[in-house]
This record gives sequence, structure tokens and C-alpha cells, in this order.
Amino acid sequence: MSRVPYHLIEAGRKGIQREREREIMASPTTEDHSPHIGIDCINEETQQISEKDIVLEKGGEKDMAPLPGSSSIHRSSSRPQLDVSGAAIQGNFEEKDPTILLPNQSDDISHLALDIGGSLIKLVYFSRHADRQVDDRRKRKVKERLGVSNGSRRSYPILGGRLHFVKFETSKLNECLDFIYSKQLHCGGMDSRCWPSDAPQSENAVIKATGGGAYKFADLFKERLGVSIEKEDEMNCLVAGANFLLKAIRHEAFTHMEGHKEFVQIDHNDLFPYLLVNIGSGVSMIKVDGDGEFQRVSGTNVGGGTYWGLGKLLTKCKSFDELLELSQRGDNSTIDMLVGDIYGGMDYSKIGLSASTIASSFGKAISENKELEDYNPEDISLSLLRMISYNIGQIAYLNALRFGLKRIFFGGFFIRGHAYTMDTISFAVQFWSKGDAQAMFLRHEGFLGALGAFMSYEKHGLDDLMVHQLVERFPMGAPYIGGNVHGPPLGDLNEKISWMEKFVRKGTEITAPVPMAPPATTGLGGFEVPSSKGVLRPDASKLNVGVLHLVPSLEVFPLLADPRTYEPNTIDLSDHGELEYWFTVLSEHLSDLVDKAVASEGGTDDAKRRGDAFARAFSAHLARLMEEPAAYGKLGLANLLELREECLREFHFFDAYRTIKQRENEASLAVLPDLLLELDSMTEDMRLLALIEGVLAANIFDWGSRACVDLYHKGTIIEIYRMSRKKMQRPWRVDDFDAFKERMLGSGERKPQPHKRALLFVDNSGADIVLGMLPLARELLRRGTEVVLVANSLPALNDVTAMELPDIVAEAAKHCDILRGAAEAGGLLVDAMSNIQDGYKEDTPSVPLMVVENGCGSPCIDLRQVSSELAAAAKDADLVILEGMGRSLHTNYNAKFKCDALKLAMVKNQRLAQKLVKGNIYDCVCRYEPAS
Ligand SMILES: Nc1ncnc2c1ncn2[C@@H]1O[C@H](COP(=O)(O)OP(=O)(O)O)[C@@H](O)[C@H]1O
Ligand SMILES: CC(C)(COP(=O)(O)O)[C@@H](O)C(=O)NCCC(=O)O
Ligand SMILES: [Mn+2]
Repeated sequence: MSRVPYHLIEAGRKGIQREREREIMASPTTEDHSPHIGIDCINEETQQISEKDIVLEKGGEKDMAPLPGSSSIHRSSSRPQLDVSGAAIQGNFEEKDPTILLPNQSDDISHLALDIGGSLIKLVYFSRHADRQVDDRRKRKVKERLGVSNGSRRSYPILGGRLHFVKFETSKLNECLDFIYSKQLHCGGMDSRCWPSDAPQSENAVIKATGGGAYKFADLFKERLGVSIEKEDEMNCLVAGANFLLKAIRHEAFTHMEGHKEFVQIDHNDLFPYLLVNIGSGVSMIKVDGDGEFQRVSGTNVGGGTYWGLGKLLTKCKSFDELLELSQRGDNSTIDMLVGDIYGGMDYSKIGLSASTIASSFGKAISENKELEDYNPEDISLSLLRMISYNIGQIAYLNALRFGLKRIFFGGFFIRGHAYTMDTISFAVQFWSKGDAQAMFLRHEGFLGALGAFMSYEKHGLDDLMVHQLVERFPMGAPYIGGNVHGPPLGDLNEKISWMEKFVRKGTEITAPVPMAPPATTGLGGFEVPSSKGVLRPDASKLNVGVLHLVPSLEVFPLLADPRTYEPNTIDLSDHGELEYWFTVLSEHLSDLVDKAVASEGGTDDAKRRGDAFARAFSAHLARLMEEPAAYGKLGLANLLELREECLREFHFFDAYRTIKQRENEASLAVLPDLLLELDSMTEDMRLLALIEGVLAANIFDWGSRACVDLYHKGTIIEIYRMSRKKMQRPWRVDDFDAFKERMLGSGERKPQPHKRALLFVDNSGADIVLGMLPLARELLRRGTEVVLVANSLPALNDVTAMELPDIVAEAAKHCDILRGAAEAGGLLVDAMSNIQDGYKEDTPSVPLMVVENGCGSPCIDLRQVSSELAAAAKDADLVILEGMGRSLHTNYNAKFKCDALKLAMVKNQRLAQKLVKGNIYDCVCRYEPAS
């Protein structure tokens, strides 16, 4: 006999008091303020706004388990924490791009690599993280039983930490040296051949560097910082950087045509050959055939330096961005000689040139009696930008043609995430190739060389990184422009919020849309003018790269029928109407969510301030995405729902629905014994139906659905549960129950063949798990099927987490021998239970009931990135049950599996019901798909 730990029994006792149920009728306004892990304990991560970071986390789990001593509050290891202690905006606060200094930095730097170009110095540096992985009993048991491997891919570990991307103008080399010195970046690079650099600091520190400046400024580095520069070949680095990005980052490459940005899924097995066009000061064109296999086939001296240099002379602009901005208001027909100017306003139709085609860039200037001052700087800038972009596009096309290459990737900082520049290049490539070749752009555009130099350190372990091990996050700074933030880490939450408040003010000002006047002429070669619609953001490139966390233990769910074609999101928000609807839903839910979040932290003034900062940050994300839906990569509803959870965690709201979850668990556990008795009195057929019905009915407890939350004010949990069950009229909107029943119970001659192992992706706390999924799990166990409950690693809305499940199971097991035996066999019960209360006894040894975490903290699940525990559990599984709207409708509704799959959910949103199943709110889905 096993015994449930005392604290669990206590928790259970509280649960049986029916009066307590009443407490959950209305949304609680005050909640217990349990102690939680102090800020000091939190593994601080830094977000450097407007720097581009790749975050590399320690080779363990995407670990969401709490630290010892905290029962239900977790921190996100996947979320950067902005610590602005002592932060100040330097110089004039009204300045467009204020530099923000963060003086209290204490990064543990390991390596730095540089690309010192003709115009810009690019820095890539790596900061390490301490490993805070928690190995609790449940995890150890799961590891024992399932044999979870931990990164068998390499003989040396990938270090936890982040890659930061920073740039300086080459003319401001001193600032760059000061930056390196202030952050002691040069001290990490002990030995270029050694990684990690745990060796004591040597006299002969070396830094890997590429670009001409690696030669030109080597002595200065020695003099000022005492480090030697180890030079890396520039082309080698560009190619290594591009190959790394294209292989490791899912939404790295995109096309940009007529203002429309589309991310391109690159097939790793079909990446080569391609043409890499790096538009820096000058332009290099490289035919890439593989890793380290390339040839520089061409180039042009008319590049980014030409645009910036000529532009500066002709317009007196003080910065590159200013020049680019001018171009947005320009009309190049005042200065370019058009076909119509030559042909008296007519087209030259015989060779397909329209009157508005540019015949000669700047050609009009020769025939007019005008001085430079007589031209608008705006027109000059646009004319120059078009001249150079078309020219590069055309030369790139010719080289692609020369080598039969279909794909051209453009990098380099000339592009600057500028929509018009990209459109112009794309038009040139498309026009000249008649649509045969495709121009693509890279999000980390100008950092290819620096990244390649970084990769040239041996044994960093990054080169065999895989897409599914990177998780991209967009932190609170992402919606705001400007501010070169120099220096992590950011630890003090109060200061962080006040800084956020300041930044929000500044950010709102500078994100005001810049209207784009449509240019008046068409481009050279007769194609229509690139018409970048909507808002042009010259500095968009600062924003469109999120933070990439490396989680080496993440794996692709092994039971996906075809991971390459798998798309988690059912709703693609590229339809504007859809986007607007969901944005409204999320915006309207925001104040209620803030109330819950603040209450979950005791309703203190500090919590209110954090709640306010969270609301601002999340609203800013929504506004940003409304303005530019592709700003953070391909956008699906699941991404928005996850962003909301991540945003809450960023402001240290680790479990906003904690109290609600506890109350609902207690109330449901109190009625579980009666439900089990009722079920046990039924025939097999009736019981299976009642169980599925029970799951669907109990899925109504969803605090993320506006309609459901309104319902909760009208009754107790049990009243709502009963009402929900009563309304379960078959056939359900999608009703494959009979096929599932046949598979489970057999028919006629066919004997039932129990599944070997079922994975139950569970959803909400309370009735959903206790009265819905646990009884279904019990039925499977009774039939000899091993059951693995798959739950969130981190809280999301009222979803039950893997951390919380063992306690709930232990409590339920007090009333049920099947659950008890199975939980014991699965290592879920901590102590042996001494006093089983019901009379149900079984002699047969139990099949195990296990709990694994899924690796995420969202109401939805992307099965391309799951925990190693779940991947291990999936190996022997032949049945997958996905439950709830988030996991089986918003995501995975169309997912195909190698094994039998059952998708169960109540649709708690009218629009989704109409769109997905042509039905109504509260309709149910029971979709059964046998192994494909
Ligand atoms: N802030 C900036 N200052 C100067 N040039 C910039 C800036 N942002 C973008 N550019 C453009 O990027 C070009 C430099 O691109 P980059 O890829 O860094 O090449 P390089 O290695 O030659 O410096 C410049 O010539 C200019 O056209
Ligand atoms: C976030 C959710 C997917 C959670 O649903 P669940 O997975 O718990 O069934 C769902 O609450 C939702 O889609 N809410 C937004 C829609 C609405 O308020 O109607
Ligand atoms: Mn849920």
C-alpha cells in the first residue's frame, strides 16, 4: 500500500467542502499571495532593445520547473528579462535614436568576433548563463522509465547563453573599443582554438575578426586592448554565416514584393547552390555550393558605400537613416530622364518600354539649367536608391543566369530592412529573369560576416544546431524603435518597469507611421514601380529579429506523419479580417487578464504597476503586429496566444490563474468519487460514451474564452459541469465516436486490441483534468494501455502543468485503486499510500500512469518543438489524444499522425465554430483518425 504525502491529503480535505465551491462563482478579486522566488534567484536574461540577440540556453531542458521551495510559481527560461537598473537614456531624450546606457552589467563573456567593414563594425559576442535546471523526482522517474537522452548529438556541450549582435560605424572605432573594454569582451577570447574558454586568462588573448579592418586596425586593438586579432577570410565568413542562418533559423529568409513580405521555408537538403549577394560598402557575389564550398563570381563597386557617400554629398544628410527616410518622400521623375522625356511623352512600345521607364538615372540634370540646390534632396535620394538597387539586382540576375542559379539571397546592411530597397531589387530580379529567379532577403542581413567569424572558433557546438532547437521570442522592447542599448544585464524589476514606462513614451512617438508617397515613375526595363504599400520603416531591421534561445533538448514530435509539411496553426492570420478579429478578442480580454494577474500577486501596488507595464507591452505588440503582421515572422493565432503568456512572464507574472486553478481542482476532486462510482455502474459501451462526453463537457472550463468566463458567474463548477453534460447532444458537430468505439471495444468478431501506450495531451485544470481526462485515462489503464499525461511545462491561462499533475493524480488516487496502482507503477506517488479508502482492489500488476512535460508554456502546441521527455514517451505510443481548443483546434486540427489520433474539444468561440466546423459556440469536436 502506498501513502500520499500529508500535505496532499490536507489539500484534498479542503476540497471536499462544498461551500468552498461557491467561491469560484465570480472571478476572485483578491487572491492568496504565496511567497515566490525572489527576483534575485531568477536567472536573469537580458534583452537588448535594437540589438539582435540569439539566446543560447544551457544544453538541458527547456526547463520550466520551479526552483526548490516554490510550489507553483515558475520562471520562463525562455524569456529575456530586461534589467535596467541604473539605466539612463544618454544625451537628448528627444533624439530619434537615443543611446541607452545600462551600467550595471555583469555578463560572463566567453567570446567575441568582429567584422570590421568599410562602413560598419559588426560585433557578435556570446554571454554565458549559469545552468539552473531543476531535476525533480518526477523527471528522474521519467528519465529512468523512458530513457530520455540528453543531447547525444555532440561530444562537447553547447554552452548556455546568448549571442548578441551589435554594430558601430567604422568611423567611430573608438566607441567600439570603449564598448568592448567596458564590457570586458576582449577578456573572454583566451585562445581562439579553445571552446569553452574556461582556461585562465592568457597574455595572448586573440579575437577572431574579418573584414578589411581586421588588417587595418590590428595594431590599434593590440595597443588599446592588448589583444591580437586573428584574421579570418571575409568570403569564408560570409558563407559560413549565411549557411548557419539558413539552416538554423526557421524564418530567416523572406521574399519582399510590392510591400508584401513572405517567409520562405528553406529545405535544408535542397539549399545549394545559391547566389549570395552581400551589399555592404561594395558588393560581393558568391556562388555557394555547400558548407565551405564557394566561389566569388562577381561583384560591383557600386554598392552601399556609393549610395551613402554620394547621397551625403548631394543631400547634406547627416546619417544613413536620414538619407533613406528622405527617399520615402521623393519623386525621382524630377531628376531621372524617363523614356517619355525622350519620346515626347510616348511609350517606346516596340521594345516594351513605357513612357515612365527610367531611361537614364540622373539624366534630366544634364538638360536643365539647374544647380544642385534646385533639386529636392528627397528626389535625389530616391533617384540614387533606385539607381543602385536596380543595378545590383540586374548584376545579381546576370550572375544567377550565368551559373543557372534560381535563388539569390541578399545580405549586407545596405538593405537595412527597408521595404522600398527590397522591392526594387526584387523587381529587377523578377523582371529580368521573367520570374525565373527569386530574390530573398535575410533577417540578420549585415551580420553574416561577423557570425561567420564567430563560427570559426572551434568547438562552440553551434554548427550542428537545428531549427527545432531554437525558440524565437519577441520581448517587450520589440515593438519600439530606436535606442542602441548597450549593456546587460537588467535585473531590478522596479527600474525595469519605470524604464519601460519611459521607453513606451519615447517609443510611441517614434513608431508613428511614416506615410509613403507613391513614387511617380516606373523602373528601368519597363516594369511597374515597386509600390511598397503601407508604412515604410527604414529601421525595420532593428525590430524584425527576435531573440533566439537555443534549447538543445527540444525535439520534433516523433509521431508526426510528415514533419516537413506539418503546420501547427489552423488559423493563418495573413487574412486581415481574421487578424483584426483576434486582435480585438485579445485586446478585450486584456483588462480581465491584468486583474487576474495582479490579484495572483496579492494585488499589491508593485503588482499593479507590473500589470500596467504588461498591458502596455502586450498592447504595443498587438499594435505593432496589426501594423506589420509579418514583423515577427510568420504569424498564426498560436503565436499570439504564446506571446501573451511570454509577455506576462516577462513582467514576473508566473501563474496568473494559480488560485483559480487550485479552487477548481479542489472542487472537482471532491466529486470525483461519485463520478467514478457512476461510471463503474455502466456497461462498457455506455461508459466509453460517458467518458468522451465527460471530456467534452468539462472542456468548458476555459478562462481564456470570453463567453465561458461570463458563464462562470452563473453557477458553481459542478452546476456548470452538469449543465454542460446535459447539453451534450449527439451527433456532435464532428462526431467520429463510433469509429473510435469500434477501435476500442471491437465489434462483432473483432476482439478489442488495447493500445500499448496512449499520450493524453491534457488541457485545463479543475473539472477538465479531474472529471474529464483522468477518468478517461483510468479507462485506458483498466484496458491495459499505458497512459502518459502530457502537460504544459509552464502555466498558460488555467492549463494544468506537468508540475501540478502528480499532486492532482495522488489526490484522485486516494479514491481509486486503478489510478493508485498505475500512478505508483509510473513513479508518480512519492510515498506508499497507507489507507486506501474505497474497496476496489485489483491483484493484477498495474500498467503505468506517467506525466511528462510538453516543453511549452502556451495554450497551443507546436509539435515541431517538444521536450525530450515527450519525444521519448512517444516512441512506444500508438494513440495520441489531443484535448482542448488550443491544442486540438487552434493548433493541430489538421495534423496527421503515424498512430491513431483522437482530437477532443468544445468550441468556445462563435467565429471559430463557424469557420472550422460550420457550427456554433459550445459545439463539440470528436475527431478520430486512425494511423495514417
Ligand atoms: N548606420 C549606418 N551607417 C552607415 N552605413 C549604413 C548604416 N546603416 C546601413 N548602412 C549601409 O550599409 C552599408 C555597409 O554595409 P555592411 O554590410 O556593414 O558593409 P561593410 O562591411 O562594407 O561595412 C553602408 O555602406 C550603407 O550603405
Ligand atoms: C486560449 C484558448 C485557446 C484556450 O482554450 P482551451 O485550449 O483551454 O480549450 C481559448 O480560450 C481561446 O481561443 N480564447 C480566445 C477566444 C475567445 O475569447 O472567444
Ligand atoms: Mn486551456
